[in-house]
Amino acid sequence: MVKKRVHELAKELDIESKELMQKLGSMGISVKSPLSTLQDAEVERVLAELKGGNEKVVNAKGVNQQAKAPAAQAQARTDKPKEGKNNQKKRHSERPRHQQDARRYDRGPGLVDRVPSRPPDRRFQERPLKVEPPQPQPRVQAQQPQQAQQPTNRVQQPAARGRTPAERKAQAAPSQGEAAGRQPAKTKPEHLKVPKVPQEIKAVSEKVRSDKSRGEKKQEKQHTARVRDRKELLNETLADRKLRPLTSQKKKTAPREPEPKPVAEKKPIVIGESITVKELAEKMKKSPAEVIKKLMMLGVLATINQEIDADTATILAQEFGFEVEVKVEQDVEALFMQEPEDDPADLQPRPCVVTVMGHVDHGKTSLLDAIRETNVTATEAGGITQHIGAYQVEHNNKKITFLDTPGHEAFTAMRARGAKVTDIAILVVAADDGVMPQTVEAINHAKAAGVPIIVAINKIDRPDANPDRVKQQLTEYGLVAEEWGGDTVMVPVSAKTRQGLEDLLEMILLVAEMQELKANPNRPARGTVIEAELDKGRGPVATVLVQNGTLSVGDNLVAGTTWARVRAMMDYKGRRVKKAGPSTPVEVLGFSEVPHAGDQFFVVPDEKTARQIAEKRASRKREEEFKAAMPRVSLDDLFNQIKEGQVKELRVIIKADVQGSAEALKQALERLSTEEVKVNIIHQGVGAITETDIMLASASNAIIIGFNVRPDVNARRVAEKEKVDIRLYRVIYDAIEDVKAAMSGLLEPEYREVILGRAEVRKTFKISKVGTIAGCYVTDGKIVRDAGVRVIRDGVVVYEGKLDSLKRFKDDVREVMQGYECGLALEKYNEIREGDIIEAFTTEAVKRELA
Ligand SMILES: Nc1nc2c(ncn2[C@@H]2O[C@H](COP(=O)(O)OP(=O)(O)OP(=O)(O)O)[C@@H](O)[C@H]2O)c(=O)[nH]1
Repeated sequence: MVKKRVHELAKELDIESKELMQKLGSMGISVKSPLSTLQDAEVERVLAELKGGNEKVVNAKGVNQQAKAPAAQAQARTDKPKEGKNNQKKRHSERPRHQQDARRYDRGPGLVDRVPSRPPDRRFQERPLKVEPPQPQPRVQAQQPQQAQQPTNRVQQPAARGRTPAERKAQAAPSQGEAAGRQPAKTKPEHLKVPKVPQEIKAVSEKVRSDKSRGEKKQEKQHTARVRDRKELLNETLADRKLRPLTSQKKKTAPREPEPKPVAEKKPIVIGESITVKELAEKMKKSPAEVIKKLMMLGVLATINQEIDADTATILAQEFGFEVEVKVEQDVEALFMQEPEDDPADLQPRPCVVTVMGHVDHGKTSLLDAIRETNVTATEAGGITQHIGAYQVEHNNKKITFLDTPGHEAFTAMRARGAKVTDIAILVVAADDGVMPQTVEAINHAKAAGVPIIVAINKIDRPDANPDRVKQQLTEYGLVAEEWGGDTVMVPVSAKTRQGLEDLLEMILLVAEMQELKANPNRPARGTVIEAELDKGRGPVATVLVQNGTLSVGDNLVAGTTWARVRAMMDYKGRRVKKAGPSTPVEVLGFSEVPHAGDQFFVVPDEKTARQIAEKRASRKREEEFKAAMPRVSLDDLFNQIKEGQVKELRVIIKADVQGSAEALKQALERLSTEEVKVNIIHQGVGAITETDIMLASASNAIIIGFNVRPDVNARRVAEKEKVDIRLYRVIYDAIEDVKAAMSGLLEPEYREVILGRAEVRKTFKISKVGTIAGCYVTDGKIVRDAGVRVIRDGVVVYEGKLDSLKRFKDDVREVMQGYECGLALEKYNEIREGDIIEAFTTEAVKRELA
């Protein structure tokens, strides 16, 4: 026999987990929760004891009310109201202390954290539509008459509860009709595997439907169990805090209290996976304050705009006497966006995708041209690469896909959109010209993307070619040739004489082989738009790279805010193709609009879905753009805005390292109020500037003044997006002067601080005579040797100054890019600690603007 969990066994026996747990308790088998497992012997014991008893319970429930029910179950039920609060309490306290503690700590340390986070897979699950309302009377009394009237099997009840009236009707109909109606549902899941698109979507909906009917009962039970669990937990918390327990528990123990209004009279509240406190209050026609108060009594601290999850909302609504229906809107976009995991058995080797990068005129196009044995350079306007071309070549019976980029823009743009298309970067360096600025840029991009680099030292046919000098120069950027003891493959080539091309292709295949590149051709395609344009004759045309799956003519796809029904596909030679497998670049016709280079695409089952997702994305984008275009108050422009009457009040949020400074700043700023403009401090606080501060500033069109504190990474990102003006100061006087100057139109910022990057201190080493060395990891941007740096600890600036040294391994370096480790020491500061953030910054001149 397989080990069973309590709730599984309860389900088998068609009794509630709680009942079974009580039974187990009476049998001397201790279980913690419905999720606890039972040993085989224990299961057998329970079955032996309960099988007979269970039948009686079922009888007692409906079929034969008269039947005597001396079985333990019935006894347990009748015992329940007597048990009362004290006994329940006792049960809790009887539980070994460490178990109680463990349970508590499992749920997290803080009050809010006690609300267990939702399991990740719940996102796409159908949720039960209704939750059993709290019984106004003790259970036994409430259930018996109901059961007497409704002798149906209990198993059907939850399912029926969660359905629409139409469905309920359908269920009530004779089984013949039902069987006829369900037939296709039974055959559908097999189609899930069929790649044919329209059937796929049917399969998805069928699956949802069948999952629903199968899972409804289970899910409802789970939800109810979760809610019950949550209540128990909260009560434990409340007991700890000597607060009043939940009313539903109280109801059980104090039946004489006036009964709450019958729940059924109120319309159930329909909520999603989560709901804000405010929305929930509105739905219940209660004031937010009442709701927040009740939440606090439940041990959850939440603000008016905070989201609470469906379980918490259910308990809360029950407290107010409401039923809750949880309806999860299926997010179609998210459903298709998620990359399905491939079974390793389905994976097949795919060609590697190579990007050719390098300085202008170092011969990228010529090299590709030579490799392809065609002549693209001649057709390019002015001999300069006009767009990304994507080509495939075959060498030793293996394909290689080449992307030809204009400079590095496409690479950067694609990376900014999160697309990773390249497996190997070929860095073209002209042997007669050496390493140039765009060469360095290309190295940095490739490194940041974690793509292996193969250097093609081109133009070696030139008399002034000096490959060794190129190798020498490249060592400065961490690229050391294999023959010099490094691990970078460097191949001398000439696009003109075709010398070394075979070697280059050989090396590409070798490096690719090490990466074991694989994909699953037997699934709907996804990939990236490499380039796109509006062709006068053909409409929007995009070159896409299929990265996984197979793209077929007739497929419907979404790319960014556009969609397409693939009308026709051309390969790199302009030949029409019907299918394109992994690592294949194809030109696609049939887009609704011109997509952007770097947009990722994925195939969806039908045109309607494609259009829906694209339109939803487009409207979201429009909203964001609209928000960004709204005039934002900023100190730079304050005077003009005051003059134009746009600003009558300067709203300020103050964040400081200590309360005293915040208070001092507040008072000083408020004193600056004039007749035309009032300075209003809408919020002040201590600690780092957070996303919440930015959102508050954004919503109330305020500026943020930070004194000795910094915005955290999220806050910085959101501030940029929301265009919130953040001013950071280390001297209170400067802050006041700036605001004063801005109000009188005299503020003319000459310098603006630019953050170059941030690194996290992972380890510190104390070295005598040198001081403390911090082993860091650059988390974003770069750390530059000559830049200013500040040390931020818990959002507070604890040091500002210069770097004393910056090293990679043992070498002094000028800068260290994101994703790399480095060692650094600070000038006259040795108190650096693990976990500190090092921020590198520079100040740059800003053009004065005359008002
Ligand atoms: N002698 C010699 N000339 C070369 C070689 N490769 C390229 N060239 C010349 O260098 C010039 C620039 O070559 P392109 O291939 O256009 O260089 P690119 O890097 O693609 O330039 P952009 O498209 O502007 O970024 C052309 O005049 C080529 O004829 C080579 O191996 N030997």
